[in-house]
Amino acid sequence: MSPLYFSESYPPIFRQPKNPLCPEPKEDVCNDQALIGSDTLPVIDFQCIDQEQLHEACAEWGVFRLVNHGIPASLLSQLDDISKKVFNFSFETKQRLFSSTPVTYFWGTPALNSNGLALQKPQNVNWMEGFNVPLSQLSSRSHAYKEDKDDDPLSTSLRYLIQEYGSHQSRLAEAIYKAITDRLDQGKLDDSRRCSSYLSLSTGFIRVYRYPALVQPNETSWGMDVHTDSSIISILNQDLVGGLEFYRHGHWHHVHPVPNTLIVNLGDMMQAISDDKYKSVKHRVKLNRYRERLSMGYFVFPEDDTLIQSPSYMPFSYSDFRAQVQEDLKTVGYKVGLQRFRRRG
Ligand SMILES: O=C(O)CCC(=O)C(=O)O
Ligand SMILES: [Fe+2]
Repeated sequence: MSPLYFSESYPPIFRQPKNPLCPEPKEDVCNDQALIGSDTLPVIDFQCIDQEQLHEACAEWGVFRLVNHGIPASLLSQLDDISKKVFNFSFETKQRLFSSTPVTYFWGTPALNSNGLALQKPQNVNWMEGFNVPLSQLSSRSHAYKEDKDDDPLSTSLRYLIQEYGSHQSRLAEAIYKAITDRLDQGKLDDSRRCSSYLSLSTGFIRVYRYPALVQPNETSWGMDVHTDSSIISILNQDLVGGLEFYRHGHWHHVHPVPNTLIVNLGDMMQAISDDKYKSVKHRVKLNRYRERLSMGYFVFPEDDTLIQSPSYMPFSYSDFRAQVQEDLKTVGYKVGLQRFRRRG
């Protein structure tokens, strides 16, 4: 019997026949109250950030929902539309689509090297593909990027939309980071350890992801396996399919898709900068049986060579951290993370 479903747009190992015994539900996911109802995540209003509420969200959860972020709904829906179209290009087309730009295409693992290329594939392939967009290299003034007149119009639109989206993300990250660190720095006399100086907007990058539907789910197949982000902060924008989960107090919490809201989570660098007051939160992405999922993440870091000085950690820079993660992925097979830099005793 020939497969009912076979998308050449996916990397070959993600292509599956549709299970005829398992028809797609008629209900649109976005109308499913079980999925879009409110969840227990703390909510922060970007237009009037309450520092105490923000502190509690960072200390207790390491993740919160951001409302009133000011990104135009029209930009978000155009991004959604164009990303879908670009992901629907054939796998082979996507592999060469952005070759004259700093944008890279990857799949199977979110672990990329500093050129945006996938590190060796993990034993368990993550069921996702994505584009990695280093924002500071996108501007036309950058030497790393020159306009290619043969560029595909859709991929060019996607790049421009991401550039605009990226400037909103920088605006949000800067304000959120300032609100977080103003409180952390209150009363600190030691200027060498002022938290507010660590964020470097020029390190920001965007990832656009597509997670295929998994017709026959099993316990080892994840859209993205459990991990913490290496960033200072990450800002996620998910569509209405759902699947993102955060770990807190021994339980996994599903993050309900709520239109026009963003999810902000703290990464490893924030944990180190705050000297463990705030935790880099574990999270993962589950696959949906019926629908593919799109999401977009923004990640921002300290400058590569800036030394992070925190009492619980040996002084280290983000480039030390990144090199250690890459080494551990090669030798141990997983990211050990901050433990590598913690002072003993
Ligand atoms: O797709 C998502 O919702 C999460 C992505 C993520 O956790 C990551 O890129 O680190
Ligand atoms: Fe993540």
